[in-house]
Amino acid sequence: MRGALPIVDLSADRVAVAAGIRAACRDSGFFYLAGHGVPDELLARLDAASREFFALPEDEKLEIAMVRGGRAWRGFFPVGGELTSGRPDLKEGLYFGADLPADDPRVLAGLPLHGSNLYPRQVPELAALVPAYLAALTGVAQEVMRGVAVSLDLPEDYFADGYTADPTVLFRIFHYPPSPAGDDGWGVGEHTDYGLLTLLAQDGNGGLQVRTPAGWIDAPPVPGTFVCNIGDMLDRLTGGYYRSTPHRVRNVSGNERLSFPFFFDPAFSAEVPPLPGRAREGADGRPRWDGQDLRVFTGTYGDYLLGKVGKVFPELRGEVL
Ligand SMILES: O=C(O)CCC(=O)C(=O)O
Ligand SMILES: [Fe+2]
Repeated sequence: MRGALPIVDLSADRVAVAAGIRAACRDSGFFYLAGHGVPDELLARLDAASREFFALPEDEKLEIAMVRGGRAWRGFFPVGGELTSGRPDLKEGLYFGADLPADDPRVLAGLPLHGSNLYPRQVPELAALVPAYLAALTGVAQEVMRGVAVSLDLPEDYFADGYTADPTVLFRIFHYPPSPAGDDGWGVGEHTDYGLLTLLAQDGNGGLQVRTPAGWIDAPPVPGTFVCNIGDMLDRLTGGYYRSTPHRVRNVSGNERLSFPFFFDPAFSAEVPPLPGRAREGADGRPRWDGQDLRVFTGTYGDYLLGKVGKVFPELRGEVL
């Protein structure tokens, strides 16, 4: 398997960016994003602090276990604690999101997935680096969504003025231990992402695989870029014209792999019906990888997300649902 995803340079002119996004989203739904302006140094510091955290003894990491985050769904989960498509993943991780104070009306109302982040006392830098990274990536994601809007012949601020005026932002830091030789398990099993857009930073170890129309290919790290892919909500908005594409991870590098997926999604309370004029555009009759028909779903993005969360963290279902 050879890496073959296209590169979109976000610093190019808007028309070129939109054309690159359109071509990539009509093909595999994945591309590398260059010219994004996020300093290497911020990522290097985040990587170093994250490695320091994951190297701690398990009982110290469990001081901020996700069960302590309750309905906010934040904190640490251990290896095997998350399921993808029903199977435990060979990874551990940290979950973060928009940091809301206890007196925020959404927190007071007990809205699931809303609340404050849990940071480890042992690595205090994370409490500064994570918010800085979320702010930087939110700006990048809004810019990519401008390109997506233009690529769909919409006004460039179509998303920024609507679905992503108050986006749902989730951020994870994953640590994948090396896969034991001959092991056929996955670091993350085959899945699509739930929302609009994912921006993934990965370290130098590789391991991400993408299911393109021509079969599975590797998406190896390309220095200075993020891997960008679209999620189920953009698939649904475009009636399948842009497809959210299955991907998975197996860390066969023999090293400790870190990745940093940032999810940029519609407002929690937004309903996400097909865009005008695009309801049937992509209806090419090809069944989706998991047999689900995204157009059938009714409800808000929050409802969709909570349905997914209940499946990946069954032991938290009582907390968040
Ligand atoms: O770790 C990776 O490279 C990908 C993670 C991923 O696909 C996800 O969190 O949705
Ligand atoms: Fe993913």
